Amino acid sequence: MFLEKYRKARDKNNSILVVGLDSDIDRIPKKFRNITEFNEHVIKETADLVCAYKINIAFYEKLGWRGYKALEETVELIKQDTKVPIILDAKRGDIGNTAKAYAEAYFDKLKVDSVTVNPYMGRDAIIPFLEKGHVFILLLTSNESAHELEISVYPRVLELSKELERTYPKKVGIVVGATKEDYIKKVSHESGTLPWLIPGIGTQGGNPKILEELKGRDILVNVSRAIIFAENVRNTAEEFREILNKYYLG
Ligand SMILES: O=c1ccn([C@@H]2O[C@H](COP(=O)(O)O)[C@@H](O)[C@H]2O)c(=O)[nH]1
Repeated sequence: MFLEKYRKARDKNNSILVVGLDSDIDRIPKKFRNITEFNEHVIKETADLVCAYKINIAFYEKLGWRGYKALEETVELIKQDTKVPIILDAKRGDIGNTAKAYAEAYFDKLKVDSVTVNPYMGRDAIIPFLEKGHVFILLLTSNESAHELEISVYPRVLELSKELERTYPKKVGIVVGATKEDYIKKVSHESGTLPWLIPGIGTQGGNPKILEELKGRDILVNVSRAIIFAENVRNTAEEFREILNKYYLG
């Protein structure tokens, strides 16, 4: 179960940090021959510093079958070497039978622990994932254009998320961007016990101070580029872990 795995890793590693394996081939240092080698290095350097890994599928799909091979190898490496859960950031959302095919691919074949889903098409685009595993539902994303649509529908998405959580206990979380500072307090009051996946700290400039509003919650804070492409991956991950803990626990 995703939630148990996350809590165990969080408590063992004293960390709410998620390292995002956005392993863009165009940015990987030349000394690594491929994505798998690069990820192996990042995982070795950070496995005792994180509560989860998040793999953004885009950076693998862009390489076709070679990318998919790297994705499978990366999941395998994390499972072999750590007990840390894996979130696949795929942001899927489609009609029921298609959603079921995605869920089979990610939970049955790839065997990740959680998948990000897009709620725009409603519950039948989400339920096939819940039948097999854990999801994080996009609520308020970190990008600038989030205000175009999400700002008006997010209260309804939050209601739907809580409703699904009642039917599928411990299987639902929400994605809230750290850049959405003005909404954190309000959403925190309204989101019950739903765990939060929080991207946007690091390269996107989100303020870790928001974590002061989230003490005691199950939260997972993702940092991708700022860690994996840093000169010293381990030191940088350690620094982020400490900064996040300062606000979340302090
Ligand atoms: O609202 C969202 C949802 C997902 N993401 C993803 O998180 C990482 C962020 O990467 P950084 O390098 O730390 O900026 C990336 O995979 C995004 O697709 C997000 O940023 N915002």
